Amino acid sequence: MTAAPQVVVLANSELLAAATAARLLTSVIDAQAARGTASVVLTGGRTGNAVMAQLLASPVKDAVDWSNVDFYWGDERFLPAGDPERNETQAREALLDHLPIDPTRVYAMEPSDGKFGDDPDAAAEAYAQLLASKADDGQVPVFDVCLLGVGEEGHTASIFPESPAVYETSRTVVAVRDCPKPPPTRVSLTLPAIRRSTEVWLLTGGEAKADALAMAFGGATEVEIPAAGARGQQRTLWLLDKAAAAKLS
Ligand SMILES: O=C(O)[C@H](O)[C@@H](O)[C@H](O)[C@H](O)COP(=O)(O)O
Repeated sequence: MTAAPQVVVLANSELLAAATAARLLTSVIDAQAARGTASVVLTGGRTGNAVMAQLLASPVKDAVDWSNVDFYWGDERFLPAGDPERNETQAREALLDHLPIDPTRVYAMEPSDGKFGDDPDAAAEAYAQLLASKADDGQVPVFDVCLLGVGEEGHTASIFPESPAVYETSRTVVAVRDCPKPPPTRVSLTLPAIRRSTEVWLLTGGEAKADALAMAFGGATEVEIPAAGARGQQRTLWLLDKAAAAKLS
């Protein structure tokens, strides 16, 4: 059973990023207090990057044992290693390179010039196998917090409306081609994988997202608005700014 969505609206995008960073720090601290470790799924996009920048700027970050955090990605742009457009590159620059993390616990999706070359299907299968190797159920780890951005047409991770990925019910990671949002080729968790998370947080700011949010909260299916299908086992939290929430009743 996944949790019904909760909504928190912040005054502006800066406050959205800062409040999300503060919430994430507390969640990681709580997870480590309870289990000695924590696992976080990072997201690409401007909002996700802003959260990472705010987290790095927070003095509370020093309350986290960063060597005891597992970092995953919800999706990746299938580009060469180090490409500035890769979510991994941006996360390392914004946050990971500046924290005392355990580099063996940062699980990036393969680049297009990696061990599988320009084969996104092989990269997706490899990530699925990695997740399975870390999972109690042999499928997907129970992520403490899965951070997700939301696109203007309702995509999340690299799961786009009416795309093959949104219909996926068994695989945990898939290659995605011909994405409307460049670059066209990506690797993405699927909704079943995302729904293994304890908590799913959807970070959504800006008026351009208002229509997608109105549809998500107006009964749209996950095929129409994939973000509407991203739910956590215990909590689904939409973290919005006022502009994105403008069309919610
Ligand atoms: O690789 C990506 O681009 C992200 O994973 C994608 O899902 C992003 O989070 C949304 O498109 C929102 O992006 P913004 O926060 O920049 O609007």
